[in-house]
Amino acid sequence: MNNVKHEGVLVYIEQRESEIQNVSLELLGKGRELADKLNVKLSAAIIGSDIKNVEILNHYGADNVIVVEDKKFEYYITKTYAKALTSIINTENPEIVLIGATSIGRDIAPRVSARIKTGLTADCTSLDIDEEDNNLLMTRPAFGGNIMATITCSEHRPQMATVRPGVMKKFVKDENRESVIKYHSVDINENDMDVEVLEVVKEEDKKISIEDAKILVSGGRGVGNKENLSVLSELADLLKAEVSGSRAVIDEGLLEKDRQVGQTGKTVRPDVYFACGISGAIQHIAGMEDSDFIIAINKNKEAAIFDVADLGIVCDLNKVIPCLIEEIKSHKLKA
Ligand SMILES: Cc1cc2nc3c(=O)[nH]c(=O)nc-3n(C[C@H](O)[C@H](O)[C@H](O)COP(=O)(O)OP(=O)(O)OC[C@H]3O[C@@H](n4cnc5c(N)ncnc54)[C@H](O)[C@@H]3O)c2cc1C
Repeated sequence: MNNVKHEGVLVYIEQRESEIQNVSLELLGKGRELADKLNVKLSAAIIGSDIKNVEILNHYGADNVIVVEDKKFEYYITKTYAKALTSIINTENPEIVLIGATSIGRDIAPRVSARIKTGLTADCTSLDIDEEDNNLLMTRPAFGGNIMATITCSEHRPQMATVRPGVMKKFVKDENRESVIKYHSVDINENDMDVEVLEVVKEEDKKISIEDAKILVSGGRGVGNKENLSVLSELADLLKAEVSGSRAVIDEGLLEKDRQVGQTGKTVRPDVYFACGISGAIQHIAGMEDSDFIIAINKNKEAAIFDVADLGIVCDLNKVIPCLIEEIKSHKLKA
C-alpha cells in the first residue's frame, strides 16, 4: 500500500441524459451506512455535461458532491469518463469506491481500478465492514452462483466494488440535509476523444425496468406457453405492473433476458410480487425475497415459494388468474 492516507467512501453517480440512476441512490444508502461505521465522510461523484439537481445527492445521504461538468462529457465514452473518475479518486483518496453494476458501471470500474492499481470486486450483493480491521467485506456469487464468496482487498486502496441494481436500500430522503457541492476540473485532450458518437439509437417503446416496478407479475415454467403468459400480461396491465419471470421462462424464450429475476438475473424489491407457477428455487428467491408482499400461486402445496410468500394460493394458475382479472375489472367498473 502506498503512503497516501485514504479516507472516506465515494459513490460514482451514474447519470443518463442528466437523469440520476436509481442504483446510484441505492449505493448512497449503503455508502452512508459504511461511512457511519467507519466514522468518515460519504462523497458522491458525478460526471456529465448538463448536471442538474445535484443537491438530491445530499438529500439521499452524501456529505459532499463532486461534480465534473463539461460539454465533452455529453455522451458516456469509456476513456473520458474513466479519466475523470480516476482524477477524482486520485484527488479525494477515498478508502472505498462503489459503482453500480450496470453496463456503464461494468465498463468504467475495471478501467479505473487498473489505472489506480487496486482490486475490484464485481457484481456484489452485500457489503459490510470487518469489525477487526475495518476492511470492506465484499460478497458476491461465485462458481456460477453455487456459493457466495466474501472478498477483501487488504493490500491496496481504495477498495472498489460494483453492486447490482436493486440490492441496496436507499437512504430515507431528507431535504434538510446540507448541500455541499465541489466542482472538479479534468483536462480532456484530443487523444482522449478518439471515439465519436455519431448517432444515439433509442430503444422504442421503452419498458419500465423490472427493478423500478412497484408491482411485478412474474411467471415460471408452470405458466407453460405464450398464450398463458399473455394472461399474465393482461393482469399486469390492469395493475399497472410489469411482467418478469424465472430463468426457466427466459430459457424457453417466452420473455427477454432483462426480465429475469434471480441470482443471474435482476434483484427486485417491488411493493407486490406475484410468483405464478414458480417453484421457488434458491437462485430465484435470492432475487425477490425482499419484496414487500409476495403472492405465490402454485398447484403444488409443497413448493418452496410458499416459504417466502405472504399469501399462498394452492391452485392451477390458469384458473386463479382469469378470476383475478375478472374481479379487478368488475371493481374498476364500479369505481
Ligand atoms: C448457477 C445458477 C443460477 C441460476 N440463476 C437463476 C435465476 O437468476 N433466476 C431463476 O429463476 N432461476 C435461476 N436458476 C435456475 C433455478 O435453479 C431453477 O431451475 C428455476 O428458477 C426454476 O424455474 P421455475 O420455478 O419457473 O420452474 P420449475 O422449478 O420447473 O417450477 C415450476 C412450478 O410451476 C408449478 N406449476 C406447474 N403448472 C402449474 C399450474 N398450471 N398452476 C400453478 N402452478 C403450476 C409447479 O408445481 C412448479 O412448482 C439458476 C440455476 C443455477 C444452477
